[in-house]
Amino acid sequence: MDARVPVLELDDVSVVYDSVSGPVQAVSDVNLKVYQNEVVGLIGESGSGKSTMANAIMRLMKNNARLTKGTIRVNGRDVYSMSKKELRTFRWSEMAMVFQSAMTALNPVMTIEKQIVDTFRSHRPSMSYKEARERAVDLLKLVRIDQKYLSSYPHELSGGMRQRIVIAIAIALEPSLVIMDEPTTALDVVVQRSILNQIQELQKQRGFAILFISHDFSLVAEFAQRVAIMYAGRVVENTDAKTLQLGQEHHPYTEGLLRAIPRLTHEEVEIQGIPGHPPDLLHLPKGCAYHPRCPFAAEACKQVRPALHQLAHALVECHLYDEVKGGNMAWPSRQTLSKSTT
Ligand SMILES: Nc1ncnc2c1ncn2[C@@H]1O[C@H](COP(=O)(O)OP(=O)(O)OP(=O)(O)O)[C@@H](O)[C@H]1O
Repeated sequence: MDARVPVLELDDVSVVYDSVSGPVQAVSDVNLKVYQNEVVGLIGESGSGKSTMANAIMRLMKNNARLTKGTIRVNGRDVYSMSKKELRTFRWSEMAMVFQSAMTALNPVMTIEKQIVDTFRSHRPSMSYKEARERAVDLLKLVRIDQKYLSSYPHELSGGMRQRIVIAIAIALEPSLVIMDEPTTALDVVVQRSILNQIQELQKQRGFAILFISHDFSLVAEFAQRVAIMYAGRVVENTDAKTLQLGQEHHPYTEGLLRAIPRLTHEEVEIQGIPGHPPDLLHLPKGCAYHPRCPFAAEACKQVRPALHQLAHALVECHLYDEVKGGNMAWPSRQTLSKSTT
């Protein structure tokens, strides 16, 4: 039995956007767990449904989005069966989110002090202003920002400082889960690195779980213990980050992503992009959505949605790993796959 305690549990989650052209199937049948103390990366190309999933977890979906299927539980509580009042208390104190842009997360006309103090006092009404301010000073210390900046407005700070403050506010109420949606994308590489190091330190100190969303494969592989790979709204692979290398058993899409990033080792593998484009979510292809781009696609991939297979280090949704190869379908063999990955 798995003794780890799940902080986040997604069971068969589907999210649809209503649009004038029809329903956009942004997230389909996603199953994912994040355990206490764990950092799970969520990666995928632009438009694969990462932010939609994050917003769905926080129950902060856009007006035209609907959870059409499944359940989302945080600390065992079904996020969608709470009343609005319960949700207001639950959000930020048990689950928090760091958005891509700090500028949109912070209020431009409020000082940093007021924003942090308000966060504390709206969730802990009995806390005095003085006590909340002391907590704000501690939080700034935690993200290594001098307390003199408490009286500043967001526009007076650098992008890196603003993002540090957003992170400080996200962890202020000590949530068990922090969702980070491309938290460093808008920053230059040096600041990005320093903030990531800091997130890592804070995570170790405070023990919250992180769902870390990014399209930067190498960054996620380094930062997370486990990685979920999204394609066209589905988690097509859930893998141990340590085994994210070519030559291991993966989904062909994961292999495509691995081939598309420069190697940090001396290994000589030609960098190749994935041919084609992600599918239109209004008209998803039949069978496996990746089949039009997959070098191993067989007839069955065009017809039947693949089942999830438990491999040594990963859960993979792909026909390549079907044990029983049915009827007259022409299945690619594992040998073909390993030949092309070495
Ligand atoms: N309000 C909306 N109405 C209709 N479709 C939408 C809406 N918001 C997003 N979508 C569509 O849902 C799909 C998933 O979008 P989402 O933003 O979740 O992807 P993503 O993986 O986070 O992309 P990125 O990395 O670019 O942020 C996309 O096809 C997008 O066009």
